[in-house]
Amino acid sequence: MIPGAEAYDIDIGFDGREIERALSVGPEDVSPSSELTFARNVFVPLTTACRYTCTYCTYYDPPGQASLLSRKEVRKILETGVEAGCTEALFTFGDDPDDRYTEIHDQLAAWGHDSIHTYLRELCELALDVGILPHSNPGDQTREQMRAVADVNASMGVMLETTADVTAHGGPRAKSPGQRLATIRTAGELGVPFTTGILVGIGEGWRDRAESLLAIGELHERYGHIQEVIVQPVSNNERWREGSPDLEAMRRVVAMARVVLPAEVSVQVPPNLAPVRELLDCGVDDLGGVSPITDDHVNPDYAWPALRELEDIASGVGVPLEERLPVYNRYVEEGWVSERVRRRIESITRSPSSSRA
Ligand SMILES: O=c1nc2n(C[C@H](O)[C@H](O)[C@H](O)CO)c3cc(O)ccc3cc-2c(=O)[nH]1
Ligand SMILES: C[C@H]1O[C@@H](n2cnc3c(N)ncnc32)[C@H](O)[C@@H]1O
Ligand code: MET
Ligand code: SF4
Repeated sequence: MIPGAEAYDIDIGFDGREIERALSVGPEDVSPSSELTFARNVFVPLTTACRYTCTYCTYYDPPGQASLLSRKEVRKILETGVEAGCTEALFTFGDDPDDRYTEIHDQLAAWGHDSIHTYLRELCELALDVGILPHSNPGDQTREQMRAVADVNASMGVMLETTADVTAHGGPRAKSPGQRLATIRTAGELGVPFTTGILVGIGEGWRDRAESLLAIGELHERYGHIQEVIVQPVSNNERWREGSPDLEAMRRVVAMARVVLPAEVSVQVPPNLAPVRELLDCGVDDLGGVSPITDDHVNPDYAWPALRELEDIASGVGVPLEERLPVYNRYVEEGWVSERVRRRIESITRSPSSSRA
């Protein structure tokens, strides 16, 4: 049973054969992808406050020390992004930050907001006005919270991390796999094109990896909303010293993702954290959001490769490197995005990236 599944009414289970099949997959069982995509983004680290305390995470600040970006600061990041030809504003920040941080609560109140979600909505609208598409990853969300921002996002996301009960998520404020799955399910119910993924090397075993990927596949089967699954190796920082999965493990888990997930779901590996060149033959077809101007604020010690390097990686295996938007085309074509997001997508795709750069 997946921890927290009952509390969140998650009815996902697998028979032993599905798990065994996933466990038997190796790199030799997949063929390399014939394309490689990425999105040009700016990272907007809205707040460092977070209700959880994942032991691998260097991002959050404790109560009393957290910060919140002002509208003016966010506008500057967004405008710099548009000038650099970016199409995605990645709003990624602590989980439910207005929960127990009085400084965040008070600041939001002073700006006329009673929750991070109404503030996020205002900033997503600002992004659309400035000319860039929001992709928000605010962590776990209730249906009401997600509904408050869904129509102003091109797509949204939350990492499942793992279905296992790992000590990295321990303590009184722990991520619950059941709650993560419920967030992913809510996105499906609301028709939000969605990004999720697994964090590899946080204490989970091979069976847990198989189960996590199967759970994501199962939710996609029900709702069709998963555009991509990130296979992210945990990386060292000042809070996490336990290292990252080795190359062999990454090759096997990427291949497992490719076999377990349906072909229309992309398998993404972040090029600043993983040895992408050594993973391309295992089924990677996307490099995620890469920024020409901002840091990866979740993993600030790991710089983004330059666009030229991505091109070099792609040409090394003879596949074209293609820039994509934060929402995959099929969702735009099938009418998943709101009218205002669609209008912005049209204006972005009309102006060639050379004139946006
Ligand atoms: O720069 C990063 N981008 C992250 N992204 C961004 C992602 O690469 C792109 O935003 C998507 O591919 C959409 O284009 C995430 C997006 C999600 O929805 C969920 C988790 C992540 C995690 C990261 C991350 O750790 N670092
Ligand atoms: C936004 C996402 O960043 C990931 N994340 C958090 N800390 C780390 C780390 N040390 N290494 C790699 N990924 C990390 C989590 O999977 C989270 O969901
Ligand atoms: C630095 S993690 C950012 C997103 C959110 N806090 C989560 O873990 O899902
Ligand atoms: S990974 Fe996300 S949820 Fe976990 S402590 Fe960091 S910011 Fe919070």
